[in-house]
Amino acid sequence: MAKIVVEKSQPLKGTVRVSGAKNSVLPILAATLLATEKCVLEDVPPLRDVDVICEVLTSLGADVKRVNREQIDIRANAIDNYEAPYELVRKMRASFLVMGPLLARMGKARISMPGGCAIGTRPIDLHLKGFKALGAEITLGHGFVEAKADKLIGNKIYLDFPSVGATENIMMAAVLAEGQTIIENAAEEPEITDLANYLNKMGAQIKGAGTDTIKIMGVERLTGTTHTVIPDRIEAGTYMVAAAMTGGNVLVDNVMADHLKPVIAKLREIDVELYEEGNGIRVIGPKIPKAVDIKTLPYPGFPTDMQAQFMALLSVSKGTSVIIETVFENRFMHVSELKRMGADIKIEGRSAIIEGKRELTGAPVKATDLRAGAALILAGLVSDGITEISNIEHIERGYVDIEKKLRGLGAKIYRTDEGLSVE
Ligand SMILES: CC(=O)N[C@H]1[C@@H](OP(=O)(O)OP(=O)(O)OC[C@H]2O[C@@H](n3ccc(=O)[nH]c3=O)[C@H](O)[C@@H]2O)O[C@H](CO)[C@@H](O)[C@@H]1O
Ligand SMILES: C=C(OP(=O)(O)O)C(=O)O
Repeated sequence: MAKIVVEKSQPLKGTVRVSGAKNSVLPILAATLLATEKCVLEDVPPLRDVDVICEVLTSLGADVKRVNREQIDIRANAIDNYEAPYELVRKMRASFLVMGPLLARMGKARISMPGGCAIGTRPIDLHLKGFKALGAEITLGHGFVEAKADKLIGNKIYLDFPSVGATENIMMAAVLAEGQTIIENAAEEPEITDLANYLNKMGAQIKGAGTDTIKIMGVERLTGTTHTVIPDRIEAGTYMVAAAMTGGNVLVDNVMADHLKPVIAKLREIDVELYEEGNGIRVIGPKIPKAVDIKTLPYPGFPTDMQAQFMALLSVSKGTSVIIETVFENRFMHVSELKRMGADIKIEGRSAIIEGKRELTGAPVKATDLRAGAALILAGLVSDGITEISNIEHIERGYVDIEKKLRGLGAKIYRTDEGLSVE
């Protein structure tokens, strides 16, 4: 398996374009199962996770056509299967998002139960609670979840935690239910709003997406539509941190600044200069970044998906920082890898205490999950010597051409299967 090799780099300079959001396109691709006509999706990031959800759609009987690198056309008129097998769900938990649309469209769904992963146990109880409230009968057994309903009927659903996936899955089940569904304590992430906008273009009647109360009035049927996926705020945030850490001057282009408020606020506290410029944000890194404290929270709080990248940044900032992870119970796997690079980090329960250092040292390390992998690349950019990252399949799940995009900014980075070297 290929590795990513990073060498200490000069301050990054230039422009990097952010791709469409992974966490938007996955539920939106699942939602195409709700229409019988052609759906056209644009600015689809060419990622491993997108390939997996497309495989799931194909296995259900949908016709999935990659028109070009960033456009996919889907026709789900002939879906004839309601089962998502273990081989696909284990590759990507988000495959479970086809349960809501299948239940709405076919009245049944049988999906392999997604397991936990490197960041936590990640139960699906809230998804199931929502489906039950809409009248589905749920059976668990042999590693599968089966849901059946002759008819889904709208209801009021309070989520104990504003789960992104549960909000999306329930919203997709409710669009074709009879009457009104109200989701309370709903997740407010921009990807929820993007999904709701897409569903509304298909003819759904959803109000309140982006707030903690979403109201869905069921409709008879949905039609095909064309949609451009929103830019990936986490990919954008990752390049912003790269610019900040290297003391660079980078225009991160194709960004919705509103979606990045907590990230921008923290970067400013760290002494990073940020200016909106056209559709992008210019990021100018400080000589020496400052320590800050961070607590991850559901949107609009600081995103857990940026926690590892900020940990890399704070490892080379002046002073002591504390990061509290409240969203996932086990999202500190990158700590031991960063420590192998010389970072001074202690974990106490859900907190990590980081004593900033002037420099880290390159080392062979492994990506334990997607954002952990991104954090190691960032650390490699400011580490003395060479950092060799293995298990990069995690990074490929969520970053389009990360080595090429960083190289475009002057970073010394390559993949071992590219036939390149850092010089
Ligand atoms: C594909 C996708 O969009 N992934 C994102 C989505 O994941 P995902 O949708 O899986 O995350 P959730 O918001 O559902 O999970 C947040 C917390 O709620 C818990 N929980 C969730 C569902 C449930 O039924 N029961 C339960 O207890 C989880 O274990 C976790 O501790 O939101 C996360 C939180 O912003 C992000 O880190 C992921 O990048
Ligand atoms: C945790 C993430 O994704 P997923 O929910 O797909 O595992 C992520 O994007 O950082």
